[in-house]
Amino acid sequence: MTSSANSSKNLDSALAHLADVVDQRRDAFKLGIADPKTSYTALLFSKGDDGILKKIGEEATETVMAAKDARHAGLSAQHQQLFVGEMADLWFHCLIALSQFELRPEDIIAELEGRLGTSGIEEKAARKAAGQE
Ligand SMILES: N=c1c2ncn([C@@H]3O[C@H](COP(=O)(O)OP(=O)(O)OP(=O)(O)O)[C@@H](O)[C@H]3O)c2ncn1[C@@H]1O[C@H](COP(=O)(O)O)[C@@H](O)[C@H]1O
Repeated sequence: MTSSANSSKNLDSALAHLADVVDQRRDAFKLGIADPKTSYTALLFSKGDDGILKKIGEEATETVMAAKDARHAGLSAQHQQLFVGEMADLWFHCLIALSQFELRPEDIIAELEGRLGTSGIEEKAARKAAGQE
């Protein structure tokens, strides 16, 4: 498995590339060019908001179960790989949802970058103080 020391070089570009593919499929589906019988991405877009959002719930649950299994298996390589596979499915379906709502992974990255250096504890306390929670 990758460690944080040698990781994130291709993270942004890989997500951006996959998002491009997904957006192209979305647009092609709308134009009647991408066929839900041969494109899983087009099939998801054919299901609309509810079908796409339901899939995120399913994939999130499968990811949680895979993580629990990996822990019980002592983080064996086989179970770690299954966990990675489920998390990949979840990320992929999140990219579909972003595309459906005309957003991009870059929007999420920018949001996370904006949060860098702000403790979640501090942020939550500030929200409470402002009466937002
Ligand atoms: N990265 C992915 C990707 N990850 C996961 N999946 C699909 O997501 C599905 C995961 O859902 P499940 O585990 O629930 O499997 P399932 O049993 O088939 O689904 P259900 O019957 O439960 O709905 C599987 O069918 C996977 O093949 C993906 N399908 C496509 N991509 C990318 O999208 C591109 C375009 O794909 P197409 O639109 O199919 O050409 C591909 O080239 C890939 O790069």
